[in-house]
Amino acid sequence: MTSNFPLVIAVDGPAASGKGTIAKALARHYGLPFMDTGKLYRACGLAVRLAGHDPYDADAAADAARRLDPALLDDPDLMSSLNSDYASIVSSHPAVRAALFETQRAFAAQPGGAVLDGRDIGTVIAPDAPAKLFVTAAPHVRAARRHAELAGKGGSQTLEDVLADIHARDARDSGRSAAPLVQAADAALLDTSDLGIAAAVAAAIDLVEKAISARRR
Ligand SMILES: Nc1ncnc2c1ncn2[C@@H]1O[C@H](COP(=O)(O)OP(=O)(O)OP(=O)(O)O)[C@@H](O)[C@H]1O
Ligand SMILES: Nc1ccn([C@@H]2O[C@H](COP(=O)(O)O)[C@@H](O)[C@H]2O)c(=O)n1
Repeated sequence: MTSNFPLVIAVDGPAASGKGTIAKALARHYGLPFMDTGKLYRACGLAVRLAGHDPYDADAAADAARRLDPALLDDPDLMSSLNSDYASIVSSHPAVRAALFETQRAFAAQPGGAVLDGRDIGTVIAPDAPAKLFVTAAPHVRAARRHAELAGKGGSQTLEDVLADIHARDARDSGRSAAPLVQAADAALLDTSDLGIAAAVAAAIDLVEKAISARRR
């Protein structure tokens, strides 16, 4: 179904829940631009690491966020476990979030709409988005998927290590005071624990269609 309003789709959820896979598929399906907002925080974490700063140093992290080098968004180390940790630590600083806010907000405000995935899209970046999904899956399922992904890229982390990383990141993302990971009151919950990618994407399209219909009424 096409919408007669800008179709902004907010996709949030915990680490490795499959929200990026779903958000990209939604962007393809609806012909919309897509932003993986986690990459901004990952690039900030990487900049802090490369400069040898402590990720808990809010001033250094905010400075890195304000001068973010776009080349870092394509760095091969962006998605490593170590960098995931840095990203989740720097993202807890309110000044870092403030520095990255406008880029995300402007992307969401494009005339034809957009799809963004992250932790606070439906709550902070695009609170008026007509379609919001909160994608989740059981921690052991998320860990198994991420472990397979990392192993496919030559990684040597054990499944237990990946699960511990995911638990640590979830706790930090949900427990911080600045824009914590939380399901927006008007977001549809999509648990993909028992769904393969094709089924999860089909379920997501179904939920977006329902949201479009509801907005038209
Ligand atoms: N429904 C699914 N069934 C099986 N594998 C899946 C499913 N959804 C995603 N995956 C796989 O799980 C891994 C994590 O998915 P994805 O990168 O989309 O998660 P994410 O929530 O965006 O992660 P992150 O928070 O780290 O950015 C990928 O390897 C992806 O191919
Ligand atoms: N909107 C967002 C997106 C991400 N984060 C933080 O960045 C980390 C990495 O994000 P991924 O989506 O690539 O996993 C994540 O753990 C969050 O700490 C965020 O705070 N807000």
